[in-house]
Amino acid sequence: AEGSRGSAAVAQDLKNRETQKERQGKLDLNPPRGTRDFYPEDMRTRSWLFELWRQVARDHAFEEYDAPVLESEDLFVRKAGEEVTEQLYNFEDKGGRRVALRPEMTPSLARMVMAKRNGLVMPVKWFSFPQCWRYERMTRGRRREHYQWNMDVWGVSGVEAEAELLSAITTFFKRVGLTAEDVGIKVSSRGVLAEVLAALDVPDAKFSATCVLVDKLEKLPLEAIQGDLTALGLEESVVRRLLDVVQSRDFPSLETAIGAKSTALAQLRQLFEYARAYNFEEWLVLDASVVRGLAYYTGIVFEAFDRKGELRAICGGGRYDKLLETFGGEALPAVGFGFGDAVIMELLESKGLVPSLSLGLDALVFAMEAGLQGIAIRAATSLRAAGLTVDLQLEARKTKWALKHADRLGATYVVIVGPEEVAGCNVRVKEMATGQQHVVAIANLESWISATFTT
Ligand SMILES: Nc1ccc(Br)nc1
Repeated sequence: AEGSRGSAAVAQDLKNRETQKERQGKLDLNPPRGTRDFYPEDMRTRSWLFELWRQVARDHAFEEYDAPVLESEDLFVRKAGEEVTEQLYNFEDKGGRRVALRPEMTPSLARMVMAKRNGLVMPVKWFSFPQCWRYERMTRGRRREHYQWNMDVWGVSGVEAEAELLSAITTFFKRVGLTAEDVGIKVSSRGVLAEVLAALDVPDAKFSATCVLVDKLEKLPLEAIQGDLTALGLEESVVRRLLDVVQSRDFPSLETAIGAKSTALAQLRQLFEYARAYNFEEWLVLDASVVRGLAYYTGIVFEAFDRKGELRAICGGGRYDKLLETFGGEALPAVGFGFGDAVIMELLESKGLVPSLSLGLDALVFAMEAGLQGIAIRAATSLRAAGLTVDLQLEARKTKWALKHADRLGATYVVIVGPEEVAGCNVRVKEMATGQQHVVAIANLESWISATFTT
């Protein structure tokens, strides 16, 4: 049913709003707070990054999917005190529905898997580049949106799935020119915390919120969290034990902390063994302090970091075997990661690893006089039919300007449609790299092109 206010009332609201003109004010030309415009030169860099991500996903035989940026708020309501839900970009729409701009993609993915579950061939290996949102009080002036490469595997309960995802992450890092000296990937397992909490008879129901608090303890002083820990009913002895266990930074100390029979320990050992087979073990760092801040992780968790320690986490992920149950569905094992577009670009720029990206143009075609535009169109169309990228100037140009512009755009060739050339049924083609010029019969342009143009 329509929401609390009829559409007529809503339309009247808009009529009552002052237009910019009535306000006599200038339109604010900035994008909304915390968001970014991507002008063509920014878009070239973003497309370069996404294309690298897409190639890696394809090399690992993952399939691309997408979902609406707008979801029911229900998808993200969780009670574990996560930052991601406390900063939900949520509102009521004109139909009175509670909706939200997605803060992450995994719940949408879970909804899609649950909706088609019996029709899906397992394992599901899917990827996406969702723009994700948060409503952060601008006190910290942080962004409110980012694009986040997501890769997930559904239907595999073994750490083979985590290993494959870490292969994708390290493959990307290697492809973009980063080494294991630049970046490490901290790996741990929430199974370690689960075993510790079970041994101390802490109820399962407290597991997620405890993990979120332990994650916060890595970033904030104990006093800042003490209230939450007490509210959760975690005794001091339990907190001390957890803080002790998360100090482990190698297998011997972790084994001492949780015992040789630990299942979580065995899974971590298996993962490091697979890492050797994939040749990415040098990137991994066992670090029990890695918990990650999402409530639904249940097993292995990991996050990539810059070894200089100057930036926030580059990417992160983990196993979330119980997410479908929280949506009222049958359990289905799952693991995935999110890889934001901002921190990685900061790191790549700091290392000079972002290439300068020109338009990549094969030819610029221009008429010297308006009356010759038809010939210029024919020439451009022939070039395009031969598969070339062509900038056809839509107004008559002076040759000097056209050559300067061709240089600016990085065009390989310039096709000059001038009165003298056309009088002889020709056009002039200039090779920008060598300055060499060719007079080519318009009738032969297409065959000359395929013989000459090597793109
Ligand atoms: N979840 C989330 C959304 C948007 C940004 Br920016 N960072 C994190």
